[in-house]
Amino acid sequence: MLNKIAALGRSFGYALCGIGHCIRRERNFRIHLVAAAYVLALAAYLHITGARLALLFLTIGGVLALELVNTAAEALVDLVSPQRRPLAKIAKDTAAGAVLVFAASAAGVGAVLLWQPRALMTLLLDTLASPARFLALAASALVAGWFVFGFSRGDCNKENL
Ligand SMILES: Nc1ncnc2c1ncn2[C@@H]1O[C@H](COP(=O)(O)OP(=O)(O)OP(=O)(O)O)[C@@H](O)[C@H]1O
Repeated sequence: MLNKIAALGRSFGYALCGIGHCIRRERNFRIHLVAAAYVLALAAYLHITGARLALLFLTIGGVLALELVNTAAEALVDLVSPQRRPLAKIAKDTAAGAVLVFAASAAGVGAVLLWQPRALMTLLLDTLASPARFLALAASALVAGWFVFGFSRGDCNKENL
């Protein structure tokens, strides 16, 4: 029984390691994370709840999960075909295309769920009118930019790369 629990814990650990790899090494994954953070902050500001919030979570999870699968496909292609081959190109390009299609539809879902022109205009005007809010937003944009473009760390599977 304890062995099985330990094996379950290990399998979660491997999954987290895969997610950690994407955070450290995949810029596009970090872009999706930052977009998700801003979308969720906006959803909180707009008091989005219930089924609409659930749909938002599902959509964000779908994009991130697909990006993980895309990274897995890229790693497999690099493993089996280090040389440039037409089939390898098809595999990489179609996997990337799948992420693009889902991300575009996720943007559409987000726009529909968060489209509240009056509240958004109030947020914009309040932010422009309040130096503290404006500075907080600018600081968050700087941190987001550093996270997306400057954040790159070692890997828990370093010996395999
Ligand atoms: N082994 C290969 N054979 C043929 N074309 C390839 C191969 N590897 C990459 N390519 C082409 O080069 C493009 C970029 O591939 P690359 O491996 O540099 O980046 P990526 O891993 O697909 O994307 P990113 O690292 O930005 O997430 C691919 O989409 C594909 O069109």
